[in-house]
Amino acid sequence: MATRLLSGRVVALLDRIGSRGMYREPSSDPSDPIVRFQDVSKRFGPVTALDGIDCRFDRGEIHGVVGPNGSGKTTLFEILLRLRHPTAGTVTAPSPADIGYSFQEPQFYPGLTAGENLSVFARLHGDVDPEWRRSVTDRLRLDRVRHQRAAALSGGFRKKLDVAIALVSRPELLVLDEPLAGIDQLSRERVLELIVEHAEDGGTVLVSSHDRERVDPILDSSLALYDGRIGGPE
Ligand SMILES: Nc1ncnc2c1ncn2[C@@H]1O[C@H](COP(=O)(O)OP(=O)(O)OP(=O)(O)O)[C@@H](O)[C@H]1O
Repeated sequence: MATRLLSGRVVALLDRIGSRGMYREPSSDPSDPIVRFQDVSKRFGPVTALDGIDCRFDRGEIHGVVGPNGSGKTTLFEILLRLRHPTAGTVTAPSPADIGYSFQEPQFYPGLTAGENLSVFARLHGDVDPEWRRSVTDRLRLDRVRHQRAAALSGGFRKKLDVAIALVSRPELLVLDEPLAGIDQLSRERVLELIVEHAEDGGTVLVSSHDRERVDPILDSSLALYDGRIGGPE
């Protein structure tokens, strides 16, 4: 997390210049949404990545964010994590410290082993239930690579380690951008099981995936993006 989050912060700071977007913390009322976008837009120079997005994500549910390549899913997640600043609009979201995430770029420390990475991230978030940690590592079969440096892991194991890091601290909000990309069939089923269990335990999940067949059955709601707007092609 640290390196990516830090360089992300620098990008977000630069991004802020000339941006009118604002952030708010969610209220403590459990019936209020944990995340809300109100008329949020994001422009990268001439490119409009998000255009007047209005949406809410309720607590304890699994929300899909779907859409073709380039529709704005990653940008929406990056704004949520304050890695990018909205050009306009208001975003209600918990502090990044309370969000577990796995994006397309891994967050782990490449020089540490898989086991060390899990311990470091678990410690960063305070008390981690050892049963849950064991359950996550067993099901993703991370035990067999715990002594390997993260940088030397195969693509599939890197992805699984990154997802495990996001899940291990049971964050109130979990944001997973393509968590099934590049992992084998059994591991895909295991990741989906873990997502469902996290939501059953009261956590909120936002997930994007091109593997609609597998992910759609576990979703409570779905936000479809197309060309930076809500909805499908005209
Ligand atoms: N840093 C950036 N600079 C310029 N344009 C960007 C930047 N990041 C994203 N974009 C543009 O914003 C739009 C939305 O991109 P985004 O990565 O959010 O889409 P996505 O739905 O996550 O796509 P994919 O399914 O391919 O991951 C695209 O047109 C993309 O080229």
